[in-house]
Amino acid sequence: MQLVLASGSPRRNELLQLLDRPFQVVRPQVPEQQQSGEHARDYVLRLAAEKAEAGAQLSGSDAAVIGADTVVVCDNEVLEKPTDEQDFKRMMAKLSGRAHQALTGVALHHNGATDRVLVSTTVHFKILTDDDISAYWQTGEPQDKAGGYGIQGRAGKFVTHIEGSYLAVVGLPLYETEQLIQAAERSYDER
Ligand SMILES: Cc1cn([C@H]2C[C@H](O)[C@@H](COP(=O)(O)OP(=O)(O)OP(=O)(O)O)O2)c(=O)[nH]c1=O
Repeated sequence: MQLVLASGSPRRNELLQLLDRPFQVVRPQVPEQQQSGEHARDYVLRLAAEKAEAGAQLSGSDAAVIGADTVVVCDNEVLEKPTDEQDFKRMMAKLSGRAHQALTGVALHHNGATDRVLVSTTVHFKILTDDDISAYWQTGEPQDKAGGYGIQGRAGKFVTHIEGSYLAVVGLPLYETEQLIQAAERSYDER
């Protein structure tokens, strides 16, 4: 079974390499816009599936195509990538000293269908000072990350503990991704 990663995320590329399966990469552009009344869980699963399906169109083969999406949710508000420093500071003020959820949806499009899995991880932040927040923006890490932080980078020192999957917070949970791939392999074998 040929495998394609539909993602421009360097984290997802590095993580998928750890499954030791060859894969190609395509970078579909899928608009990320939550619909009114759409639950955060439905939203990340929809985006993951849209990325996988757009990736399948780009790759033009009958390969199995992986798409994923990560958002941070706090007080029912979905936090995506910060649009600017002010937006980032608002996000950090919200996340400071409490818990939030990092949701990652993973989708695998194969044989004309799209399988999906959602992984929710609770992330606890220490109380952030104004200096923490200003210094973190200057590192350049927050700009391309959901919720404005990367647990794998300098925001690691903000995280007191997590409940769930560290790799899902970073962008691609490997256990669940491997399960999706193995199920797809079985369905190709049965054809
Ligand atoms: C919360 C968190 C997110 N992130 C990243 C993972 C994703 O790359 C990004 C969330 O944005 P996404 O829209 O999920 O992904 P992306 O635009 O980077 O890549 P693509 O859609 O092409 O697959 O935030 C971290 O790297 N560390 C973290 O701790």
